[in-house]
Amino acid sequence: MRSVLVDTTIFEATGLTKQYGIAFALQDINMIVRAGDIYGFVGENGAGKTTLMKIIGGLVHPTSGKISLFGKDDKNQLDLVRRQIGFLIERPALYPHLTAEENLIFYCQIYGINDPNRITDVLQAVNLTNVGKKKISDFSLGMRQRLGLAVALLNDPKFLVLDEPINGLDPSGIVEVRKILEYLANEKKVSILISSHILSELQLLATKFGFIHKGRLIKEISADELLKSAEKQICIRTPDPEVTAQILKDELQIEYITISETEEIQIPKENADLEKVMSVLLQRGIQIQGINLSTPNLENYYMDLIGGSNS
Ligand SMILES: Nc1ncnc2c1ncn2[C@@H]1O[C@H](COP(=O)(O)OP(=O)(O)OP(=O)(O)O)[C@@H](O)[C@H]1O
Repeated sequence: MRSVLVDTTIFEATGLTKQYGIAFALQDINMIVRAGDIYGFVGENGAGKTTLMKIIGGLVHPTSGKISLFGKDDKNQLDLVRRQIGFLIERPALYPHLTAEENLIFYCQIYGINDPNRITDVLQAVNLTNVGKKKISDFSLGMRQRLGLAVALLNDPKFLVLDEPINGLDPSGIVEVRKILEYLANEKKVSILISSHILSELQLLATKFGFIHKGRLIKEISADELLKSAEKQICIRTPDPEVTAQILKDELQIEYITISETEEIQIPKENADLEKVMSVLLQRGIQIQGINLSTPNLENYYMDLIGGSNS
């Protein structure tokens, strides 16, 4: 269903640069978020994620380069199309002494939203219907974040820009937000740009990843490519990895076999065939405690990438 929209560009940055004095917060960023993308934005503290999101929101102006939103790049048009975007950047600004509904009424007034059903709809979308009349001071952090998301949804956005929306949430809060975002992406066809330091969670959600390091976008990769990139090692657990590794070396003439710190034998996939490895182990009567292809892991991918770019 989502592939129908795939060629539509929602957000594009071209040569986007932001300097504070002589320091570059962003340097020559070229990136595209297409319709249907859940774009996971990954980078260390201070990498430039928030700055880019603020430029999308018009809160920060680039030093050079440009952005387009929904194909518009002229300043006045950008201001207009920003009304189709929902933002949750840093902590949601909520009034603690007001109820959830009253906070939403306040934002409806600011945004000029008159539809009386909108508040009910967004509360439902973030599973806060039951607590609409509760004061924010009685809300948990997770509830506040979800209400922040509700505010971002008030204008029925086609594009959501979310800066660390799951930061500080407990595991059930994180799952709840993930389900909401999946619902919005799959059912409401909302495209999403989301940053998070919780890479295991981002991996579950995003369809594409962009890695930003010291203000530069150093890599983009689709979720499928991430999956393939990780299937690069055969991992074997046996009671005696040293002996097993030697047998595999001798019988299959495999040069590059390593034993990890967790005593796992690792063989680059291009150097050996899984079936042949299995067959040698069985023939030699070696007890196999586990054998598999390494699973994709965004965190490892990121660490390898950053390690490479730091060296
Ligand atoms: N108003 C400002 N004045 C000066 N420097 C700034 C300003 N805003 C951001 N920076 C600097 O720009 C760089 C990028 O910051 P940014 O907040 O975009 O990073 P981030 O990737 O969002 O980090 P985090 O994960 O910590 O939120 C940092 O070095 C930061 O100190």
